[in-house]
Amino acid sequence: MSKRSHDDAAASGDPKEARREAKRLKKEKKAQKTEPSDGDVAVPAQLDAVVSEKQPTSTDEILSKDERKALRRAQKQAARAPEAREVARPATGTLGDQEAAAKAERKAVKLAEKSARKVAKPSEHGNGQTSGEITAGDKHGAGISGRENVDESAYREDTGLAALPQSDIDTFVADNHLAIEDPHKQAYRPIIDFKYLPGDATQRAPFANFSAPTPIQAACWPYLFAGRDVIGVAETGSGKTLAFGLPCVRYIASLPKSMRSGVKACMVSPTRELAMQIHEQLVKLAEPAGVKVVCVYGGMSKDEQRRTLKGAHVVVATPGRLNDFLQEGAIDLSGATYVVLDEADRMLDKGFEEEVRKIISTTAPTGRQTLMFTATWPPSVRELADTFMKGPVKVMIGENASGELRANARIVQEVEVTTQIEKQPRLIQLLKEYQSGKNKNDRILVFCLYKKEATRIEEFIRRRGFNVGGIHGDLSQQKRIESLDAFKVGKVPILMATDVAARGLDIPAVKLVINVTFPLTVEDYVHRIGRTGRAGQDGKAVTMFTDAEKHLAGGLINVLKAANQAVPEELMKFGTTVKKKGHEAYGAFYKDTADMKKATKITFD
Ligand SMILES: Nc1ncnc2c1ncn2[C@@H]1O[C@H](COP(=O)(O)OP(=O)(O)OP(=O)(O)O)[C@@H](O)[C@H]1O
Repeated sequence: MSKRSHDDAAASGDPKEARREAKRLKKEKKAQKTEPSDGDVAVPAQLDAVVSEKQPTSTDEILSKDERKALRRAQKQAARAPEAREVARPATGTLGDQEAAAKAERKAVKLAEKSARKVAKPSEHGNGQTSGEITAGDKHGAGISGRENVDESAYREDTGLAALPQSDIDTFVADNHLAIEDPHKQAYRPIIDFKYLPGDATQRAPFANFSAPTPIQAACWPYLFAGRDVIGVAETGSGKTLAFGLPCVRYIASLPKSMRSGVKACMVSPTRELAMQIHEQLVKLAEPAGVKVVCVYGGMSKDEQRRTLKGAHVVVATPGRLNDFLQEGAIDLSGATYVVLDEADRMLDKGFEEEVRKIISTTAPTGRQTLMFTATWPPSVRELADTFMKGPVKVMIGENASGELRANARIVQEVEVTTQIEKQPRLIQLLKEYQSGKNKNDRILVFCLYKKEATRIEEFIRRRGFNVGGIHGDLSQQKRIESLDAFKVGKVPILMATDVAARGLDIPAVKLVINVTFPLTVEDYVHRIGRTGRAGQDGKAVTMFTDAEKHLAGGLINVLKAANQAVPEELMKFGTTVKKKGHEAYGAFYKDTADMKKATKITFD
């Protein structure tokens, strides 16, 4: 009997192998009925037809009409309750009885913090300028005009920044397509150079390798220093972590020692690896300032994490593990006045909303500064977001004031309309093409939709002689970390991933992203391809698209058009209407494919 694998059989066209393959698929299909996707969401049985490698020549042969209908229904359901959700969700108590006792304490802390902020005025600058007391007032134009209601006790614009000609600010605003919506019309000037940051030059050491703040950093920092709630939307890889991280560390460092004890800030992320990455970035800023940042996430020992919580000022966490610790009383967030939801649209979708509610209900009820950062901000979560925030300032970067779904314009996007059967041979072709000659060790990230599919394709790639690792929910956390580390340092240049790696991960020099199976939403597509082309680099993404995803074609076409990318004729044939998308509580949204404005590349110094 041939030892050749089913994967090879699928691609070979041998009828005997095909029969064996069909048998295997049946078995796998049965197993997948019970397989949760990378979260806790069970995968509808019909979905695995999408990822199987049968012998049909067209998608119509893969599924009957009824099955196709069921598949679409299942995909819609899955899209509404996507990913996950790493951990079981225990009920978490709110402050309850402790509330009254904690209230008085919090009030005292708030008062002290307020006065501490007053004292923490911007001081001497490296360039010899002193921080100013100038109100920018009516000097500001181009989207940052009409300033009213400025509370200078919290943040004072640097004198150098305030003295810049308005044309410099206008140019920055126009070049970066910066749009700020502020109900309080504070109209702060963006901090376009690190030298305009409050604080002395030594505090700028972590930015020594950067020439200037990115647009999202420049625009958000003044409002964050001023204590405002902020929604920050900017393309993938544009430095959002430091945009929310720096003011957090500065705020805590500004508190007098006596007021510093306890958790002052909490940052929540949808995946474990992203939580670890935020933690890593923050530690670099926080350690020199004497601020302790810890990270808690599922899949690793609770005991060890519990120990690290002692003396923590900032907790970076995934929602399930954080709620576990809240429930058992291992952590107290009642003094946390700085709360960040990273990848905010994911945190607010159905899979996480309850977890997030519980967490926020345990943070400081008054004086809380709530931040939401993301690269994709669908209308379906906007109203819900507002329920957690007070008069948030909305900062949008990239000719995108309405918050349309946008991909990073530096990524070349290629979409190939194909069939299930053609995917694997094409994948091998692509890997050979992009890892030849001097590019032999170029990093390539390959995405699938499901864990079983990822395992199978990883094996397939390995048998073809490629050095590949994997990251998905079927692997232990230790193995996930090892695979990611090996990929990051280039020891293993191909990483096979599911959507646990789609958001936020900042892996240096990923040259190519290949989507073997399209994700459940176009937002996820934007995040997946955003693993390349980071921090001003160029990147490339090749996406295989089949009839099974045709309901997402309209949304994908919009993203391609908005980034000036070619739209294949075969994709247009699936239709250009963007399907309704809605939140259970906040209703549905509908959008026709319109002639959207073209994106312009954002310059990244
Ligand atoms: N001012 C800056 N200049 C140059 N590079 C920067 C600057 N700030 C941050 N970076 C770098 O840019 C990269 C991307 O940053 P980050 O991971 O915060 O992006 P992001 O916007 O959160 O992306 P995503 O939407 O994918 O989560 C990181 O390697 C970071 O060190």
